[in-house]
Order: sequence, then structure tokens, then C-alpha cells
Amino acid sequence: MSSYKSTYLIIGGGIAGVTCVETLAILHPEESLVLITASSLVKNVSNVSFFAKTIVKFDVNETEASSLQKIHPNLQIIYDSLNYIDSKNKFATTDGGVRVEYEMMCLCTGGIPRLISEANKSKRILGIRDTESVQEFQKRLKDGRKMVIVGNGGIASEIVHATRGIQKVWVIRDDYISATFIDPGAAQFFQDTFNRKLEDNAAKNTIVRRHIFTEEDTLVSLNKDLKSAALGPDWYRKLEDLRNDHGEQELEIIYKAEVKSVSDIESEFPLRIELSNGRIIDCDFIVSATGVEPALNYKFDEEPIKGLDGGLSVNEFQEISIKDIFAAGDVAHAAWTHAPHWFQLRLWTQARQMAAMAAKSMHARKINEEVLQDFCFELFTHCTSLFGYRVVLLGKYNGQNLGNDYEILLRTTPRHEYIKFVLQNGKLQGAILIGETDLEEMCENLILDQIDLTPFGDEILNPDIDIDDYFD
Ligand SMILES: Cc1cc2nc3c(=O)[nH]c(=O)nc-3n(C[C@H](O)[C@H](O)[C@H](O)COP(=O)(O)OP(=O)(O)OC[C@H]3O[C@@H](n4cnc5c(N)ncnc54)[C@H](O)[C@@H]3O)c2cc1C
Ligand SMILES: NC(=O)C1=CN([C@@H]2O[C@H](COP(=O)(O)OP(=O)(O)OC[C@H]3O[C@@H](n4cnc5c(N)ncnc54)[C@H](OP(=O)(O)O)[C@@H]3O)[C@@H](O)[C@H]2O)C=CC1
Repeated sequence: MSSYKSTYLIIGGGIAGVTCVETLAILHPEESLVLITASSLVKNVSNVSFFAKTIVKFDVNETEASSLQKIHPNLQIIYDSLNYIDSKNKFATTDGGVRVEYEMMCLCTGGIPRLISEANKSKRILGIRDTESVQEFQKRLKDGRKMVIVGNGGIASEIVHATRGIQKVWVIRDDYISATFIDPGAAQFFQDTFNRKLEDNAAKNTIVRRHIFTEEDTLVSLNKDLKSAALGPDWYRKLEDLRNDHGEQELEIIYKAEVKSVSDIESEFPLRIELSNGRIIDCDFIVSATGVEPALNYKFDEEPIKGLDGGLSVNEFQEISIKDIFAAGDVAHAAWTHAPHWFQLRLWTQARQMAAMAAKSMHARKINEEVLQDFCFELFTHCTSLFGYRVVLLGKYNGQNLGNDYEILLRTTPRHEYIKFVLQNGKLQGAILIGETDLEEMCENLILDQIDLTPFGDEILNPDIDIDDYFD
């Protein structure tokens, strides 16, 4: 059995693990660092641009793990899978029999797709997580005539947008599309983009509306066979060129339904699906884009506390319930008392922020200094693109946990922009900004500073008024 000694031990080569390595390379390059990664390719981030203090956009690239050695002189990489953690004696072992002693460890083992429960009934049900699973999907797409997409989050939305020349049936439990990220109004905005026959001059009609809402909150297997890290924001571009674009999108959306059963059949199509609403669909394959579950494919000497989502519960310093073990990214469950406008969603940005925080905390402990939680955990921000539009989500953008006494102020210009402000007691609690709105920084300030907007009334979203002037 080969053995190593390290001050810091990082597990996983996804965005969280690599961010942890990079941050420690800056904070503590003289200390020994071991990275255990199941894949020789790791993720890193480039072209970081800030729309505001906490709103960040960046590209995600895949690179050889060995390239990390250029930035960290004392980094050793072990290409293997973590198998067991002995937290009392402070060592970890791998599948391949390597033993690593550590002072502090950060678990960044990510997540695996949580497939529909029928997934074991057919090989034609796919999940999407890493490069290998996308290759499998591309193969099916190339030969297939009809696919069923199940789930209503990020992956399903991107697949629906990016694939062409194949019949698509999108089965969702909600009554509007892309519910993880947006509200019914924004869903309608996007659905207009599906309808290419929309009157051109509709784009000129800007509508501003205020709604007083009395609705309820809208918030909505362990697997050792890990190959590489989760894909990045642009993964679906690989799909765009794959099929010929025959013009019209062949898309059917089935609302308020779930998969009840699946069976392989010998017919025109090889797979038959029965939905909860009684509908039968024959198709070539199913993409189950139904969320992720934390990848905890290793054992501990002492069972750590986990959250309801199965992730390792971490405090505000990213430490789990076992001393000197930290966790970041999709494997972690944010168990601290959250700031009023922050909540956890398993995203690149949060994986990166948590990992940088974990690295700072480990470093602070090593040098006996205090550390404060980073400012980025004050405000939920997500910058992405959906159906070809830039989407920025801020704070409680869907009125999450605001009860039933909040107001919504909307401004929308079909095919151009959709702006939604969520207000409570006259103060901005969250926002959805779709299109090139240029409102990110102002919204960030309004949420963080909790400025009373009552005096401005609906003018706050009047497109003819430069609202920034109010706050100069
Ligand atoms: C298709 C797709 C598109 C996405 N698009 C976006 C997007 O546009 N924007 C966004 O913000 N987020 C997006 N996400 C989510 C984002 O990718 C994840 O939140 C993020 O990658 C999590 O990073 P991570 O480092 O925690 O986990 P991962 O990227 O899963 O990395 C975990 C790493 O740990 C390794 N590992 C696991 N177990 C072990 C073990 N026992 N020993 C050693 N190594 C191990 C794995 O092989 C992997 O390399 C997307 C996800 C998917 C699947
Ligand atoms: N642009 C971006 O930012 C992107 C982000 N991602 C991230 O990658 C990860 C994986 O994406 P994805 O798989 O889309 O996960 P998401 O968590 O985004 O969405 C999962 C969706 O599947 C639904 N669902 C869950 N179980 C079932 C079921 N049994 N039957 C029918 N529907 C079900 C959920 O509904 P319900 O809410 O009702 O449970 C939800 O609509 C997520 O962390 C996501 O945030 C992925 C792609 C793009």
C-alpha cells in the first residue's frame, strides 16, 4: 500500500475540488496538498466577469489534472477513488489501496443524476451529468426519431432548446415550463420563442404590470461508477449541430404528468411509456433530467450528519459534523442559518463559492486565525442562459418563503426582455431579469440595502425613466 502525508487533502476534480486547490495555492502554497480525483480531466473556470459585486459569469473548461501542478508547487495528484475515511486517526484510503494522512480534508465529490424510479426497467433511460453521458445521449439522438424528456429544470430546458430534427415530448409535473428557475410569466415569455410565427411588431409593445399575489410559495444510490465531473454551462452546444434543422420544432409539452411505467416493446418504437394521466407514448429513448443527488460513495468511521437532500450538512465555514472535514459543492447541504436572500441550489457558482470558503476556513484553522463567512452568501445569484436569453436570478426571485403577502412588479417586451421584481413591504426581495436588461447591479443594491421603494410606485420599472438616477 503506497502512502502519502498531507496538510490538506481534497477529494474530487469538479469545479469545487479544483477551486479548493486553486484557493489553497494562493493562500498556502508552501503546505502539502493531495488531490484524489477519479478522473484525469478536471474542471476549471476562466473569463470571470462581474455584473455586480456578487453576480458572476464565467466559462467552465475541462483540463488535465496535471496542469494544476503548475499553479501549486506542493500538489500531488492521485488518480483513484476515495473509499474510506478514518476521522479519528486522520487518514483516508482509496479503492486502489492508497493511504493518505491529512490534517484537514475537503470532500468535493459532487452529485449523480437522480433518475426516475423506472430507470432500471430499460437501458433506454438516460441521465446527463458528464462527458460520457452526453456522448451516449448524442449517439441516441443521432439515430433516434422520438425522445421523451422528463423533468422541468435546467437540463430539460436546455435539451428542449438545443435539439433539432427529432420529435420531442416534454413531460413535466408543473403547469408551466422550466419551473426550477422561472415563474409562469417568464415561461410564457419563453414559449413565445417557440412560436416563430409571432407577429414581428409584438416586440414593440412593452407592458408594465403590478400584481398583488396571494398564492402559496412557488418554491418549489450511491454510485461508484463515476467518470468525470458535471458538465458546464455550454454543454448543450454540442447537441446543436448534431441534427439537421428542419425548421419547425417538433415539440409537444405534456403538463401535470409523471411517468407511471415503462417497458421495452417490439414495435415501430422500442420503448413504451405510460403516464400518470393515462397517456401512452412510444419513443426511442427517455432523458430523465430529474435532478441530482449527492455522491457519497465512500464510508466513514463515524457517520456524519446529513441534510434531507442526502448531502453532508456543513456549517457556515463548510465544515461537516466531523472535525477537520469540510465539504463543498453538490455533495454539501448548506445547514447554516441562511441570510434572508440566500438559499442553496446545486450550481457552478455555489460549488465555486463554497469551495473557496472551505479553503479559507481550512487555511485559517491551520494558522490559528478566525475567518468570517464570505459576503457572497448574503445574496442568491444565478447567471445563466435559457432558450437563448440571458437570465439573471436574484434573491427570492420566485417569492420563496415569503408567505402570501408579496407583490410582483412586471415589465415585459415580447421576445426582448422580461423583468420581474418581487417586493415585500415596499422592499425588493428578489428579481428575474431576462434579456439584456442592465439592471443587475441596481437590483443587487436594492436587495442588499433593503431600500424602501414605496415612493417610486410603478415608476421603478418605467422603461422611459433611468431608474439608476434615483439612487445616484
Ligand atoms: C448537464 C449539466 C449542465 C449544467 N449546467 C449548469 C449551468 O449552466 N450553470 C450552473 O451553475 N450549473 C450547471 N450545472 C450544475 C453544475 O455542473 C454543478 O453544480 C457543479 O458541477 C458541481 O460541482 P462539484 O465540483 O460539486 O461536482 P462535480 O462536478 O460532480 O465533481 C465531482 C468530482 O468528484 C469526483 N468523485 C466523486 N466521487 C469520488 C470519489 N469517491 N473519489 C474521487 N473522486 C470522486 C467525480 O468524478 C467528479 O470529478 C449543470 C450540471 C449538469 C449535469
Ligand atoms: N442553466 C443552468 O443553470 C443549469 C443548471 N443545471 C443544474 O444541474 C443539476 C441537474 O439538472 P436537472 O436534472 O435539470 O435538475 P433540476 O433540479 O434543475 O430539475 C429537476 C426537475 O425534475 C423534476 N423531477 C424530479 N423528480 C421527478 C420525477 N420523478 N418525475 C418527474 N419530474 C421530476 C423536478 O420537479 P420538482 O421541482 O417538482 O421536484 C424538477 O423540475 C441541477 O443542480 C441544476 O440546477 C443543469 C442544467 C442547466
